Amino acid sequence: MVLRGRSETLMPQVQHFLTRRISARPILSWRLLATVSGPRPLPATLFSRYVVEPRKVTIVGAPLADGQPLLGVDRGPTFIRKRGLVQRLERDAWRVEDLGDLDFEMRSGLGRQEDFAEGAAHGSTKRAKMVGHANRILYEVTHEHARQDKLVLTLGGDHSIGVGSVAGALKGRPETAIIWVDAHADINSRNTSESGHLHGMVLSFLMNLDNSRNMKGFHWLNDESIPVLLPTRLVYVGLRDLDKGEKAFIRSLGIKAYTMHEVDKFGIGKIMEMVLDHILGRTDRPLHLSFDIDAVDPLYAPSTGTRVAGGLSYREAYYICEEVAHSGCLASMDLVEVNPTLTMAGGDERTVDMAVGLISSATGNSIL
Ligand SMILES: NC(=[NH2+])NCCC[C@H](N)C(=O)O
Ligand SMILES: [Mn+2]
Ligand SMILES: [Mn+2]
Repeated sequence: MVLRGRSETLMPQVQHFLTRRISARPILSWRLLATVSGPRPLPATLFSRYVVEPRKVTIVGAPLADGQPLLGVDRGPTFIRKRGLVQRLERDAWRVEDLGDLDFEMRSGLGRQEDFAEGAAHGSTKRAKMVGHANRILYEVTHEHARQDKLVLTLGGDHSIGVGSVAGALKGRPETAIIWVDAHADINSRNTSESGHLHGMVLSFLMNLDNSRNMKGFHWLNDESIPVLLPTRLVYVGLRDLDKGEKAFIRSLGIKAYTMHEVDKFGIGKIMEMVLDHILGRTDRPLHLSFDIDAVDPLYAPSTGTRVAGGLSYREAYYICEEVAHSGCLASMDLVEVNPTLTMAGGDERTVDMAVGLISSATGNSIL
């Protein structure tokens, strides 16, 4: 972990060497090969080089709703399983180890109703103790399974569970880079958040912006063995609803962000080329895909708490996952913000099916 921080300042060749040694990947890189010999061939069954054979996927349910005000998102994992996630993964030759839902019990007496009833006091955060506690549990589980070279799949829950899942990924595989697919940037700090909802603040914890790691509930993040996420290791896709303070963070930190404007301008094919080039370049590193279902246009995924019009089309959403699979670098993934109880004209099934389909594509189920 110490090496990781330092390697940023070393010559690229040295950095590359260190990277290879730390993560012990095969010498021959498909990405490198592709730059010499054109596009890489696509195998019938795609797999990730960060998952040791026999390829195992660990599913962790993170039934947390406390990062935002609407109940129901905590039932996301149950609905996603019911629509056949495990069977789909097994069909695609994964050995599935489903840990079930984590028990975040600490609810009694915490008065969630009252906490959310009050107006959004600027500078205050809602339910930080509960969200911090749940994320610590999730972090420990995801780290343990990442360390064992398994694909780690976390089912939300609201997006605040990204604190634990990404912290676990970064500790287990310190070179990890993050693709954050979302209508929102989720990078508010306690100073910039206008809502106080923690699902809008995930990246500020991971990057320790405004000293977020010292917030109540999140002290466990102050552990040297959990790498602080570097701005260069994050790329956004699908953004279209940002708060003022979030724009300032993204600009000042120089975070690569492909908003819906760029998706329109370049097309999703070119966007994904740029995304993978930016975070992988000529090296390989473990990828964590954090997919907020609200990135998808509400036409296709209406059952989610913070809908924003003008999102990814059905195919654009799938294409992102297919390209992540083709990179051969997926090591962990979140699928979050599926709230099947927000029923609207058959919305439940469409949204949940989309979640299952996107996971299936990202984990290598190819069309042909
Ligand atoms: N994961 C999400 N759906 N986040 C929505 C965040 C909305 C808004 N930016 C906030 O901070 O409250
Ligand atoms: Mn989000
Ligand atoms: Mn969102």
